[in-house]
Amino acid sequence: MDNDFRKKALDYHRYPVPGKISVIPSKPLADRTDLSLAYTPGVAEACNEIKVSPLAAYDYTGKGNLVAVITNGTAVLGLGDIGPLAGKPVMEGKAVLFQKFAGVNAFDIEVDAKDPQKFCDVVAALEPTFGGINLEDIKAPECFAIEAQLKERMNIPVFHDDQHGTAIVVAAAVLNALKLQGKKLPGIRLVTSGAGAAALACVDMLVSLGLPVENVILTDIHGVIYQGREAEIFPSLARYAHQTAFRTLEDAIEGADIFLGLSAGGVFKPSYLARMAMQPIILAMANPVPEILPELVHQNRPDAIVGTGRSDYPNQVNNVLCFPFIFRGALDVGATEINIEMKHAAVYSIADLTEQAYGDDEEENQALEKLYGKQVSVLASDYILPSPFDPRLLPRIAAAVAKAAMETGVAQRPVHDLLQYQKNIKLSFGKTL
Ligand SMILES: NC(=O)C1=CN([C@@H]2O[C@H](COP(=O)(O)OP(=O)(O)OC[C@H]3O[C@@H](n4cnc5c(N)ncnc54)[C@H](OP(=O)(O)O)[C@@H]3O)[C@@H](O)[C@H]2O)C=CC1
Ligand SMILES: CC(=O)C(=O)O
Ligand SMILES: [Mg+2]
Repeated sequence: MDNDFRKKALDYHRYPVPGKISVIPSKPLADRTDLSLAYTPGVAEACNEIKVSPLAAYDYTGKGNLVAVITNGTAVLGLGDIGPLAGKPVMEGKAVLFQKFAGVNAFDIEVDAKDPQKFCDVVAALEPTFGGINLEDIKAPECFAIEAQLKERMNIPVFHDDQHGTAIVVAAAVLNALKLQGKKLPGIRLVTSGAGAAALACVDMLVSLGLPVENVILTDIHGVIYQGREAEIFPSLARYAHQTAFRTLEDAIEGADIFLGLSAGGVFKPSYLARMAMQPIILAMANPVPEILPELVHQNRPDAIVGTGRSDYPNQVNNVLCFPFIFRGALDVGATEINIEMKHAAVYSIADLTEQAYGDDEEENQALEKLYGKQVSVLASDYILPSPFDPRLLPRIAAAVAKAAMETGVAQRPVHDLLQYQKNIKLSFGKTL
């Protein structure tokens, strides 16, 4: 990164106050009357209600709109195991995005606990505080056992963003890019760089949508994951360990239709591009430096569609398109979990947005024009996903997710009129987007 940009980024974090988030009150606290309501003696009334009926916490506290962004700092972006303190800027950033894009309050919590059991004990003990848990930047394979244990122990949604948020957005991007390239999931070959939290969840999601397991080749730092490999293959990867002669990413990429990069910057060499099938799709999502830069793809393969995780290129394939919105829907119906039906609902509502013309909501149309220009954007090689600033994301994903939660019986506080719910979201949040 050049020095100018580095300085800008550091100044952004440092001034006018250090960090990116603060806590503000949601009620007036102007005089002794307010103080006697907010604090003692009035607060005791709220405590007594909750003691009698724990669900009343959703009426008398901010629990129902509060998510924890929690990490142990073992896989922070593509920076690796930099520890919980160095990971704090990312967690603060995720918390800001929850608030900015979906009005969800979020606290960043950095836990000094590499041991999965110690980490789980800390997180599980936080259940009284939060309406949901967003696990972030915890490395594989520990992240799988951590998420499974916390889901078992907690009665609020537990969602490992790097797995599921990424998988939802990647699935939407892949479905749209395949349409443009004239291909279908059951007939394509996909190769990854990375076989960790994000990569595994992405291929699992694509398999759940119709990609044959045998058409997937995973690679990690040791090369291809194949049956009988000496280097460790953790159990969740076993179904992708095929009998194959491929040993390196360079071998495996031969004839592949899709490359998914969820590993480290620069690992996909420009010379690999010529080996891919016609009309390839390259999603190079390592952060902050992608596996290959879009300009190198465009120079070598004009028939390719390319996306990265970054905000400074078109086709941003990043979990920011999912986590604020999926939590909005889950929290609003008091979902006890985020299940596969809710995830699929999010995939389709993100994917469908790029095919929708402007509607009859004038305010929304104006926001879209400002974002995309006069012409309504329709699916194109540089527009396979909506912008994170698209005001349609929140009402549409949240309503689709809430509906799926209700249909699958995990909503403790169902919404009776989904259309009205969507309108209310627009009214409450539309103006802030
Ligand atoms: N765009 C987006 O929305 C998202 C992007 N990401 C990015 O994906 C990457 C991985 O994140 P995550 O899955 O959470 O992390 P994990 O630590 O769980 O997995 C990292 C994987 O990448 C592999 N890897 C690391 N370095 C190399 C390398 N030089 N060559 C090949 N493989 C390598 C690791 O192999 P091994 O285990 O053998 O070391 C492992 O399989 C990060 O760069 C992250 O920023 C993640 C989530 C969302
Ligand atoms: C985007 C994100 O969550 C990551 O790179 O880890
Ligand atoms: Mg992450």
